[in-house]
Amino acid sequence: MAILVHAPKPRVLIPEKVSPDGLALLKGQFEVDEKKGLSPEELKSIIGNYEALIVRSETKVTAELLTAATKLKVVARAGVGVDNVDVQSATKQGIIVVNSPSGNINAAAEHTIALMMAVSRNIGDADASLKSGKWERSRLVGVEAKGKTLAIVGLGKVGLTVARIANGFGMRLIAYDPYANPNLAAAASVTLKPSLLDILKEADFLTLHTPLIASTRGMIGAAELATMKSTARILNVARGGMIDETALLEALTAGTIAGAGIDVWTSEPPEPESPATRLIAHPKVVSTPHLGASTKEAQENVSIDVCEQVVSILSGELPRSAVNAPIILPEEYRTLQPFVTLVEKMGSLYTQHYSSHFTTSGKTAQQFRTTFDITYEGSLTNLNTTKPLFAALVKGLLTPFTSSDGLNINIVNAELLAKERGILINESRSRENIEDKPYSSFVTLRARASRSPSHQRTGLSRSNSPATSKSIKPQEQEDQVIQGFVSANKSYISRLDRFKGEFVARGTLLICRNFDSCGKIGFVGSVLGKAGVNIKSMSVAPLHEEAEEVDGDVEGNEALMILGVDKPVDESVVKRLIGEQGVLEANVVTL
Ligand SMILES: NC(=O)c1ccc[n+]([C@@H]2O[C@H](COP(=O)([O-])OP(=O)(O)OC[C@H]3O[C@@H](n4cnc5c(N)ncnc54)[C@H](O)[C@@H]3O)[C@@H](O)[C@H]2O)c1
Ligand SMILES: O=C(O)[C@H](O)COP(=O)(O)O
Repeated sequence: MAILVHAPKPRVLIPEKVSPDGLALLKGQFEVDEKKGLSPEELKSIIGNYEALIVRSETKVTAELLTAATKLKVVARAGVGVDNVDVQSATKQGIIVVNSPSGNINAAAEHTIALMMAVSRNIGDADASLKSGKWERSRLVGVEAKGKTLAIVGLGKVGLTVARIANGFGMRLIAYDPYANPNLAAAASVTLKPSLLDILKEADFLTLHTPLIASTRGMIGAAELATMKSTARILNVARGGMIDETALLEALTAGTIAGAGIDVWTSEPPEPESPATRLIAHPKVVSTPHLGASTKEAQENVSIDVCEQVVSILSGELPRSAVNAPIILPEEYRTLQPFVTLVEKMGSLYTQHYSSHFTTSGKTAQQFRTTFDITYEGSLTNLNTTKPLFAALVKGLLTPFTSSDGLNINIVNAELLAKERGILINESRSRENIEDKPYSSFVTLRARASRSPSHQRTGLSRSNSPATSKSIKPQEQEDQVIQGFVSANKSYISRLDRFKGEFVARGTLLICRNFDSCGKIGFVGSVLGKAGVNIKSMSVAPLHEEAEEVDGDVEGNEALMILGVDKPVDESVVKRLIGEQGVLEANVVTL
């Protein structure tokens, strides 16, 4: 009776309220646990069971939490700001951090406008007054937005959307953002100013729309507030921590600032008796509990956006908006994906094939070479980025060594890991015409040999082949070459070392180097058959033309035999092949 063992489904943890629209994409293919109200300790104690974590702004994804996240592949922020995620620690661990850069822009912008209108027309105060049975028309006279100056700090996605809406109110728009796109600013009728001070002194309304980063933390303090008009009103729908809450409280109380509309707080929820709590209680403040993104539409958008990315990452694909990995356009990603698979297999083949194999003189182990040249030819030369291919190569090279310690190698940490291990990878693109080739793009991986100056050879020589008894010192070894291509989404190897022939890079492969004469296949087949190993595919790779030219007849009698087998082949079986019937070398790789 056959027993089917299903691999456990990857697990996704959601410790905050995330819209079900995206979660529906996860359920079925993953085990989805929605666990709200976890303490940091409780979260740390269970995070090791999960491959994905989806958070909003409440969960603090700290370095300490990430050290316990041994299986985690992705932290998905269902929103924009990632200031609650230790992105640097995630990067070191190869954990991809994704967000939803545009899902809640409109919600945040509309909320800013709502606060601006509420502050300018005393909506909160008036509502409370009326609810308490009063009728205070003369105390609650407001100001209009029309004709006033709106000063925007941070003219990114939210800042620009606020500008466009405010333009419709007939406001004058100025902004400070050293990295703003001047064309977008001009198109939104915004005048960019060179410094923060320039906009502070002109502002009737000041609105903040930058991320919380070192340069924006505490950017509006007592000194900045002192430069503003006493009639100015301040809006913050970006992040707490950008405004000094104590300084704002003092300015409002002193009457040097007229009002504030605040959605975000230095500590959320604010600590009792803190400046934030006193701001909330202040009559000139309209406050909301971080509601900028809290619309049905925005929550649907961000949930779908990040859940789609979680699906991609857990399926081994690239996300579209990773915070700690290069952005790859979907159409570019489609071109890259099959080559990512190919290059990873080439790296893995390199490590498995060259690190050790059985020869007539026993098991030989070679030192891992650390300088690699990888060349992309054909349509791959048009790519904007080859980072995923670089990462795939590092993963392929290192995974056969490291899989046991669970090292997560990906586009996020590949460069760092390669550097740490002293692996140098030179990437190049060759625009040579490949019209004569049967495939549109291919990749060549060359592991560079260390050459002594006295041994500058131009061609290829045979390796330490027992067939010719030629003993070659390590510094005289030739480069090790693997070439591959993709056809119908399958990875093929077209050259391995001095041999040229096509085989599919998939499954367990027995690779034998042997004399190119009759009877080898029958012999190997019968040894494998006796060991209960079934041959599923077979390819033969004769010498590469250059190798033939260099070594002529001497090498003309060698070939590689690549057999796809249905199970791992025992060392004892591999040893039985060597030295018999002209089999010179053999090893087993799994791709
Ligand atoms: N309250 C909410 O619910 C809510 C919702 C959405 C976004 N946000 C916050 O709003 C922020 C902005 O969102 P976005 O989508 O517009 O981001 P964005 O990246 O599109 O824009 C941020 C802008 O800030 C500018 N900037 C960075 N440092 C600056 C500095 N020191 N001085 C001036 N400008 C600076 C950048 O150049 C950029 O143009 C987010 O980081 C997030 O923290 C809050
Ligand atoms: O950065 C964001 O996207 C907003 O601050 C929204 O945060 P939230 O998801 O906790 O509402």
